[in-house]
Amino acid sequence: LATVLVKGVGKGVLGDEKEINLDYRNGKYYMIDDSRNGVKIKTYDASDVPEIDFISKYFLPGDIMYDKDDVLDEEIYKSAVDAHKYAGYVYDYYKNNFGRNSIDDKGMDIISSVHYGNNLSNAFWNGEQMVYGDGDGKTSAPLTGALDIVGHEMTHGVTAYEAGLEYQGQSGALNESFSDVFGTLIEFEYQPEKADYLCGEDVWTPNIKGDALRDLQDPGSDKAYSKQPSYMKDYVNTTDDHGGVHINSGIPNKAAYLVINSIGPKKTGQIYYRALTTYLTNKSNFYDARLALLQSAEDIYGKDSKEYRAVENAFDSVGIK
Ligand SMILES: CCC(=O)Oc1c(C)cccc1C(=O)O
Ligand SMILES: [Ca+2]
Ligand SMILES: [Zn+2]
Repeated sequence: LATVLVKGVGKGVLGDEKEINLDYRNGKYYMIDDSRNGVKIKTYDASDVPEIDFISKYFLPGDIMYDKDDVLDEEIYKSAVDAHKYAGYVYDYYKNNFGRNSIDDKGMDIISSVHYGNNLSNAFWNGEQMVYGDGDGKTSAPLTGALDIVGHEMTHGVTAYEAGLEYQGQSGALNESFSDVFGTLIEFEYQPEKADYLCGEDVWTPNIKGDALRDLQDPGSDKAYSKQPSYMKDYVNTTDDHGGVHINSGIPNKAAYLVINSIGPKKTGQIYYRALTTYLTNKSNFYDARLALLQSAEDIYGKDSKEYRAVENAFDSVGIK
């Protein structure tokens, strides 16, 4: 059955209304959007799926999210509305800026599941789709309410199809950093009025203003839930968290902040996307990232350009040289 796209209205996690595409079929409005040259954005409800307790996971994707009418403003839809809408923004960002057709550049469906687990302040790419917890209302609100988090998760998918960047040690910290960087660049593109260098600020600790999961401008700042090093000399050798991938990402994150602050989000995106898709590989370390980003800046803007020097100065500043 062809999808019959109708326009609906949804209310997001922060109570904001937004237009959403729905597929109206046999008296139900399904959250499906194939308005992007056939790429289907599909959002599922993982709340009522059985737990496969021996691997402490839950069956995914769950049930396709639908409502009996075309106004999705009830509480249970808020996280789905944002997962859906923001996945569309992330698709558009990669298509408009780099001509990339979805996560795999081959037009794959974009699948998100919300209400995963029990009040999890967690989000992840599971190798095939994006998965979001509801948060517990204290540590976080439902995580899809932050566009930079949706951008972060979907970029894990892009990285998996491109550089690969093994999820441990320095390559893993780069994997994390590229997700934070593109999450932030996407926020600058689609939410310029409130864009910043914080990650997850829109949903992190709803009762505390101004804090976030991470801070690219000052990775060690008090605003950041996870205090991170900014300099290579402070690299943390640990076996936790796949070798500290969410800790040591502060170092390339700080470098990225310096680049964005110097040449702006659009040019930074071009350099970082070329590095991710042309030069980085699954075992690249921080120094390889310096070389990949310098080569990308040279390819696009030339060696004697302010863009090249911005990358060089940034990586010098954080001690990756
Ligand atoms: C900015 C998004 C983010 O970091 O999501 C995660 C959370 C909230 C917990 C654990 C892992 C991740 C991740 O995607 O790396
Ligand atoms: Ca942000
Ligand atoms: Zn991540």
